[in-house]
Amino acid sequence: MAPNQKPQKPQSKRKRSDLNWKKVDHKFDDALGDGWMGLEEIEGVDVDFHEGHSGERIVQLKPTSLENVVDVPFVEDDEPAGALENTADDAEQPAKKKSRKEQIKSDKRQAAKKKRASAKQAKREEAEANQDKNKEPEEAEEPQYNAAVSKMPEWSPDNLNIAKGLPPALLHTLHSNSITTPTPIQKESLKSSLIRKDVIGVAETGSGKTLAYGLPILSRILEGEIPAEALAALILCPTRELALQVAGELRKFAPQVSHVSRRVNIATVVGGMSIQKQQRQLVHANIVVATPGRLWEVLMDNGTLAKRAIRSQFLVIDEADRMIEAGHFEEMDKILRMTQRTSKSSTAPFQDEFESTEIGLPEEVPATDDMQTMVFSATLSKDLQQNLKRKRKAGSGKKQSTVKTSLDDLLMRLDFRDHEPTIIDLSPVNRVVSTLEEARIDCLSTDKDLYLYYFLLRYPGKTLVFVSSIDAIRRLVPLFETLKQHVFPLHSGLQQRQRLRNFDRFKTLPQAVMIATDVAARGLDVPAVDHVVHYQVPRTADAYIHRSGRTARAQRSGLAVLLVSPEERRMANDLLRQLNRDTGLAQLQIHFNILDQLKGRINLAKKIDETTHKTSKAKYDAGWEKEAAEALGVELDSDHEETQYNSRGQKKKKAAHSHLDEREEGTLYKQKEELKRKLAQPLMSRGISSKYLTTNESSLAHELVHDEHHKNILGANTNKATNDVRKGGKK
Ligand SMILES: Nc1ncnc2c1ncn2[C@@H]1O[C@H](COP(=O)(O)OP(=O)(O)OP(=O)(O)O)[C@@H](O)[C@H]1O
Repeated sequence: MAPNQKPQKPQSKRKRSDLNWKKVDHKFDDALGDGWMGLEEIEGVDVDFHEGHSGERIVQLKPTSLENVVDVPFVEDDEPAGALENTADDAEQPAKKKSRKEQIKSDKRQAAKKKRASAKQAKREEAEANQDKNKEPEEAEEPQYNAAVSKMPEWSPDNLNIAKGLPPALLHTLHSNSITTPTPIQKESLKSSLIRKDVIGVAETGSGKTLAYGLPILSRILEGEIPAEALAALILCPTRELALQVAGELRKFAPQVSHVSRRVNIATVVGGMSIQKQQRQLVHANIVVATPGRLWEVLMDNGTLAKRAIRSQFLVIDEADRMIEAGHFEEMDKILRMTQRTSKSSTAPFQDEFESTEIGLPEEVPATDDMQTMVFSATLSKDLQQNLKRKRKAGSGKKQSTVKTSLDDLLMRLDFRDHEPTIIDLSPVNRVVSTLEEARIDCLSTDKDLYLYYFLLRYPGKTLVFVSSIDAIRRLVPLFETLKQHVFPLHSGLQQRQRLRNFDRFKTLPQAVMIATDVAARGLDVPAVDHVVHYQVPRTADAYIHRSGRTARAQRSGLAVLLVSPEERRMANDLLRQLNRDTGLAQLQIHFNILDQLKGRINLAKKIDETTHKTSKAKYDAGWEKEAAEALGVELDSDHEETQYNSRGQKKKKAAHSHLDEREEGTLYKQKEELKRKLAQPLMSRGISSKYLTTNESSLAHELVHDEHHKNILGANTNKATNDVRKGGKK
């Protein structure tokens, strides 16, 4: 059949007769019933299968005794395959007679060959189709791309003061994500990183440091400059959430390109998630974003990755000061030693580690001279320049005895390939972003819950509350749940799945509260966080800066509130000194009459929580006793129930706990009903009357009609919290 010809219904009668069909007689003819016409066989014909233009299956019969080759469209169970049609095109077949066996073999070979060819063709077609879909902007969307670039002169090489700017495809994705102007840290660091210099960058929270180190990495991949045997980048982060976020941010900006060697494949390697899945992702990854613990575990198991990591073109340490906190990340140290060049120490520094494992990393894998190191944080010591100079003077062989600060320690452990890394310190004098408003609330430590509740009701929005222990979260979350707040915990004691779910829900809900430990203090980017509350005074200025930095990101406004109890005053003063706040922090205005109304609610909620805790503990203990008795095969008699021993062997009273449960449960029910009533009562701002709506100072009727009233407090204005910070500094 001619290539462009549509398959036609075979003219079976005419051609069929040209072949030497023979009737086959067999004993089953009668048994096969009325529909059965008979069976014929033919010899001297090669049978070949291939796919037609419209996907139909073609049976090609090549009579070895005839010069003609015939194509028969084959539609399964629809048309008979014995019909033949002459074609002129494929006529050249040697008229050699084959034995039956040879013929079957040859048929099979031919069929396999055709199958391979058609699979190849399908792949080619798919690749072509994909090429069209993912065409780089400069090929596929020339005008659109040019428009994007012309709208972003700030990203031009001239403006960045460099010879060659970012690849067009990358500019395109920046534009489509509305990143039209580089932030100061991006501008400064690109000048050096794009010409392959090492960079140490310090800039305020939320200033775009992720892209500051991400763009040169993406750029190098897109330019096709990454050797096949190397990773493009190894990025280390202190927390799992941050690693996942960084990977997400890079994916968002990674352009889709058709060149396989220029594609960006990012793998995250973090604890608490399936290691097998991460191993699979690593096969194709050219960027690995990881927390040190899990990464080290994976490296010990995956020699190929270890070799690629050693030759990584970029090593990035995000939140660097956190990563090197004393005893924080043992594995971090090992990973850093792995990426050091052997010349830095007499033997390959990581070799001992690998020898004890099965992967047997060959000694001849040297760390690359090309590795570019980038170190970023919002809080790196101001003595940075000095420390680096000291390090350079000390030379690479200098012992660690000269190490004085953790930063020195980091610099000693990092093997900067660049003799003079570029240091960019853009941290603001105040150490926090200018769009951040700060305030304090002085209160008794026993009243902190009350003030927090007041704050959450008075200023609805997205609030992140930092506490210094997991226990505090375990107490506060049920309390605020009882008070019907959308509250989510985040701490290292939670399962990773729960951590991610909570973080995600906090991110997506327009109004929510997250109560977290420092797990959430660094790097997490939730753009719409309105407030950060420091439930306790943070121990260090750095902790305060990072925690506060979860709000007021990317030029938005935000408020950080510090709750200070009398016992914490000295600590707070120290903190403010470190932060150069000579005038102290302004007080947040409190509407005390609302506070009074909240006292009843919070006291009741606390009672409910206590009772709930007691009853669930009693139930748990009862369950424990029953289980222990069952395990021992003994029955609990009434005497036994009078006095029991807990798992530590301490004697405890268990007299008639079932009666106690009933009593407690009754109390609990009553308390819950009462709280329900209290929560249903509206809160009133001072001087507000719910009976005479129009007589109030602020015309409550007007506010209600126009839907301008405060969501939780009648008669209160809807000011943002930042407007209620008493100006004038010191209280
Ligand atoms: N040039 C830019 N223009 C506008 N927005 C940007 C720009 N660069 C980054 N952003 C956005 O700013 C937000 C903060 O960025 P990022 O998380 O990188 O800050 P960061 O400096 O690393 O903060 P932290 O110190 O808290 O880790 C992100 O949502 C990011 O997408």
